[in-house]
Amino acid sequence: MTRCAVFGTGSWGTAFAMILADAGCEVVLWGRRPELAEAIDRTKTNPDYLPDLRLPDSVRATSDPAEALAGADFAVLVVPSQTLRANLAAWAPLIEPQTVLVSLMKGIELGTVKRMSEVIQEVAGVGPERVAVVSGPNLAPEIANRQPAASVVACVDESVAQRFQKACHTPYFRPYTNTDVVGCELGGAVKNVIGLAVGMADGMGLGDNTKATLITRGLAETTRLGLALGADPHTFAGLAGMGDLVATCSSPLSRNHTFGTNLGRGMTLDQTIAATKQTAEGVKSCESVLDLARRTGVEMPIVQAVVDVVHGGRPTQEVLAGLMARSAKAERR
Ligand SMILES: NC(=O)c1ccc[n+]([C@@H]2O[C@H](COP(=O)([O-])OP(=O)(O)OC[C@H]3O[C@@H](n4cnc5c(N)ncnc54)[C@H](O)[C@@H]3O)[C@@H](O)[C@H]2O)c1
Ligand SMILES: O=P(O)(O)OC[C@H](O)CO
Repeated sequence: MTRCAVFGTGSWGTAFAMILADAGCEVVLWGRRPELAEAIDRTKTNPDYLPDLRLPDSVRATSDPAEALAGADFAVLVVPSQTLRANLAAWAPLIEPQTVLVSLMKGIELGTVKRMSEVIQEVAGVGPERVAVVSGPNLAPEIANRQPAASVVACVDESVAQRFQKACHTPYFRPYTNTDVVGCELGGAVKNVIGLAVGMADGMGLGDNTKATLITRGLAETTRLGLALGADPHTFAGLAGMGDLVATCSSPLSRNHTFGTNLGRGMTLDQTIAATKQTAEGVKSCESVLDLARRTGVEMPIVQAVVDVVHGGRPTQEVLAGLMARSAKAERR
């Protein structure tokens, strides 16, 4: 039987543990708080993140990383992106040679501007053929209800992606494989930033033309960055690109979208942070994505606008007016 360790008992880690168990895997969830891990192990529910979900009996939970990793075919990493490096440094010595590391995270590391798969390779000392990523339109509360959804499993070694595809394929969760790790990770990280921008437009009371414009031009920015970094442009028309962008930018379940909506309604940054109980990756990754774009020589005006609001304290109205005042240009340049 395929054995999976899932590191992170937040909403996506918990929902993904359910997927893996439904697909027939033996699953051990690792949580950093012993009392929560013990409660999940005993009650098969996660009261803090998805209280209505009853996990399959085959899901166990522990706060001991060695116990989670023993004999694991896959170690699924799903902690907030900016905490990955420090967490993985502690787990790395416990990872066995057969274990493939799978990132479910959608962020870019601040300072290094590395994608999560790059951080994993560096910290765990493994090659790219032992690292896969999963990215797509996967809002955890919908998945926890076993609503149909699809996603992408990407690895430079397609046979590894196929092995994990099989490990997480269920009647309600349909994973596709891809070898474009760069494109899939950029799609996931940048859509959070565009989700913030669309949320702001929603909060300002703006309509569908404005939101469609932000989504489409947001995808154009993402594709531009991806091309400069060696991604396949087709990836951005797929589930990890447009698919995830549409889900995030249209759903009130998206934490990034909701964060933007609160700012657009006029809440201050501090009020918005206080109202946000879960991880809205775009709040930090907007800065690292902009940093990556600058280092790559790529223009990302919507990402810049989000940084100006979230970290520069500029009013949303003023920043939107600035975007509209940019000089006229051809659509495809
Ligand atoms: N929730 C979703 O719908 C969803 C879907 C796809 C991808 N993701 C991605 O998955 C990643 C995790 O998101 P989530 O939704 O599970 O977040 P969450 O906010 O629901 O949970 C975060 C988890 O990380 C833990 N955590 C916080 N700080 C930590 C630290 N310093 N060290 C270790 N653990 C820490 C929390 O206790 C919690 O268990 C993000 O990159 C997110 O973009 C989320
Ligand atoms: O809630 P968000 O904004 O982190 O989005 C969750 C998923 O990434 C949607 O695919």
